[in-house]
Amino acid sequence: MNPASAPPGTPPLAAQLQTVQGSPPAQFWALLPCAGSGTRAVAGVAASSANLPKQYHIVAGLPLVLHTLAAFAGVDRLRSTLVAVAPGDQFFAAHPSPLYFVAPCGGPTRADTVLAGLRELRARGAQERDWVLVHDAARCLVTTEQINALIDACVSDQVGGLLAHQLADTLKTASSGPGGVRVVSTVDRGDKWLAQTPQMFRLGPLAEALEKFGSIATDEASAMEATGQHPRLVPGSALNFKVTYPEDFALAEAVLAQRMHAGTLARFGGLRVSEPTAPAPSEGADAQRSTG
Ligand SMILES: Nc1ccn([C@@H]2O[C@H](COP(=O)(O)OP(=O)(O)OP(=O)(O)O)[C@@H](O)[C@H]2O)c(=O)n1
Ligand SMILES: C[C@](O)(CO)[C@H](O)COP(=O)(O)O
Repeated sequence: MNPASAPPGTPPLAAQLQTVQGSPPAQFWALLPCAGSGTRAVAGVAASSANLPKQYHIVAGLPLVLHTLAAFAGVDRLRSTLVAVAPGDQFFAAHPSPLYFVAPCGGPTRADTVLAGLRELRARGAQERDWVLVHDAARCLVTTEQINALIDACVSDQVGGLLAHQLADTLKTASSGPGGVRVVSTVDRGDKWLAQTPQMFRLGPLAEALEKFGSIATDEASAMEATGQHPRLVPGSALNFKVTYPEDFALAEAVLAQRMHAGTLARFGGLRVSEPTAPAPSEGADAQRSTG
């Protein structure tokens, strides 16, 4: 609730969010901003799908966003999942499911889409103290296990938090000039993390933060930070990348195809003795980076 519109005598938001004895426990909702146009992904994409937003491109046999939704469908604790699409977007008319609901509430920026999605959740009965997990539709490699790990890590947190990944490479600052783009300095990466999604916050504080700071926030956490909060960082995985550039589709396809193949093998009795038992290179490399 915006404090400016709160009736006189309303206790501060923090007090409203305390668990009142006898009140129902806070619920978990997922919100997928899915209203972008994917301009950076277009070059190199097959002509047949070039005019489709990237979240609807076919990856490993399915529209990309359906892989994302499949991961959320495995999270038992979710009350519901809202997909926020652009007004006039007809994609989900052909893909209805009881596992999610769709609202044409997309706005000009990601923050606008998320804020409008929070209003839709309120209309569906979400309370100010309920948790909302905001996740990019374009991060189709997130797993049910990672979503559950985020919830477990943040459910008792005062603020909430996000999946994030520690830098694996040396980090440079640069400047452009007559000699081209050149290094200015090497930055200590010890305290640097790449923000991923889901990002999990209470509905009331998140809506308030986005109303005030959405115009300068590139993710939910940065809006919360602008209000003076320090969201919890929960280790994610390099594989939870956002499909952004043309080459990202092939990488996503390879990972999803490998997971599907592993699932098929498991269903038919696991790996054959003649096959290698080491993890696939992509998963193995990632596991090493995550623990290194
Ligand atoms: N106005 C917007 C912009 C983005 N998104 C969503 O936010 C997520 C992350 O955004 P990004 O990767 O930047 O997607 P696009 O804006 O589609 O990509 P680009 O910036 O390359 O155009 C995506 O799932 C995208 O659909 C959204 O719901 N509403
Ligand atoms: C929300 C996000 O995915 C966290 O890394 C990211 O900030 C989105 O950025 P984009 O420029 O809108 O793709």
